[in-house]
Amino acid sequence: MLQQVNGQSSGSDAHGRESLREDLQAFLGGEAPLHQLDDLTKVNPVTLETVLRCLQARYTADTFYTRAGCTLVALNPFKPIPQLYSPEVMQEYHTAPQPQKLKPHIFTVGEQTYRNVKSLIEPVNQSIVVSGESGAGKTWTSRCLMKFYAVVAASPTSWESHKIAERIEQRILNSNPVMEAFGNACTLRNNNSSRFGKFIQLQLNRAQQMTGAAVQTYLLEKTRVACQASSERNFHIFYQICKGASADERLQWHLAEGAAFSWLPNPERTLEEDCFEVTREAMLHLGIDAPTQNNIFQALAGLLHLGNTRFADSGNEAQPCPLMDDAKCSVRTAASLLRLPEDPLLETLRIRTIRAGRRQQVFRKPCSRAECDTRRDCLAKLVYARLFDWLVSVINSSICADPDSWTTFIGSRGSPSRNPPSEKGREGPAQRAEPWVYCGTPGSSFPSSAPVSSPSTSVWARPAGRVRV
Ligand SMILES: Nc1ncnc2c1ncn2[C@@H]1O[C@H](COP(=O)(O)OP(=O)(O)OP(=O)(O)O)[C@@H](O)[C@H]1O
Repeated sequence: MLQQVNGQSSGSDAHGRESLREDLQAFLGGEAPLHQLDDLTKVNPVTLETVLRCLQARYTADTFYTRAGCTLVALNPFKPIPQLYSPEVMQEYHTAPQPQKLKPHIFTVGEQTYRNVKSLIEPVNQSIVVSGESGAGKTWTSRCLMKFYAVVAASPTSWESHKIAERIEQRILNSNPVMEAFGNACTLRNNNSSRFGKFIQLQLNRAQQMTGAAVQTYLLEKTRVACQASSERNFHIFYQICKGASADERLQWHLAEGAAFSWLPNPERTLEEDCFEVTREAMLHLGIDAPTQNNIFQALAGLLHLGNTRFADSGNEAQPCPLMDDAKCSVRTAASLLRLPEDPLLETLRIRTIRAGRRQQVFRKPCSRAECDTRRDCLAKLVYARLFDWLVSVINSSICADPDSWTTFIGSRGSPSRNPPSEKGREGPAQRAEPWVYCGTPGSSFPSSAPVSSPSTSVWARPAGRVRV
């Protein structure tokens, strides 16, 4: 037990530290090259320095996966490495008698999970948790897993089974541009940061072949619609409609070229994610036809105009807050684009209805200016969240299998990354409690207290209640 006496370390403390330092030097100066250590549980002594030095050595040697007991740690290489994910590598891990004896890889987790479903007499569902901070590579890792299962969870002899697995993979991949346009945004850490969590369920039949899939989303950062940190952006789709609309659509959606919207910060930045055509095309593939798309984009333009609605102080509690002069046109346009009557919309934003007493009498109380702003923001968040949920339901209707056709599933859960709350009104829940392993790419300096943040991803696979990999 370490003891601190009057600000001085006790003798046993000092001795402990000295011996730790010696162990540390012995380990770091040891004969075995650090990059060959493929399991962090073999690091001895386990300190932040030894773990990071080991990962750093592996990173320098272009080795991006490391085990940490039952968890796989994935470092983001920040460069394409196609040979690491080739069909040959997939086959190697799929056909290996003991994949855990091969080099650590995301396919080890994929294969072990798949074997867990197969090997049990009473099949047990498996889930893979992919966690890490923003930009660590969670989305990338989940995609790798999807591709892996599309290959291995299809019968090698049945052409039909192959086609089904391919079709599901294709549809999930097709849904990506839509999910990313509506659910991703440019943040300080990642130009294409997912601002929602996603659970993908791959549904398997008794022969462990993929028959369908389902997507569940959670924790969409809907506050971003109405409030963005400085130097960050709103969801991509808003920029896409403003930059990619045709002249006719601009007229119809009241999006004049160069128009300023307060919920559209940093529009001058052009990203490859701003491609409106790709989103439209992907929506068509999902069965969202052109008139429905038009309704969606019109509603989104309505939200942008709603964001320009500004209220002034009323000066009299009994009177609703007046609109600022330049906001009158905005609220009218917002109402028409959202297909809402203007007066009830204004009333909803400015007047609170309270029911009180035994007879549930109705009172109407004018809101303060701050309350009007909050109500406006809430309306926008609600509309956006409903739209997002609807898109997910459309995606599911095209990939879900008949409930009788599958018996088990492999789930992949990507935790949403959240920045700490930096501004008033911003949603900023920390990462949810997950099993974590933290590590970093070379050059990261970590705070001394856990959790340590770094561009790394950890992957857990677990069946019902037990860690398997
Ligand atoms: N294994 C990898 N190989 C090559 N590039 C990668 C790999 N993992 C991540 N990247 C790169 O890092 C970028 C960020 O990764 P990704 O979008 O998956 O992060 P994320 O953890 O999902 O971030 P967020 O939580 O912000 O959505 C990717 O666009 C890709 O360029």
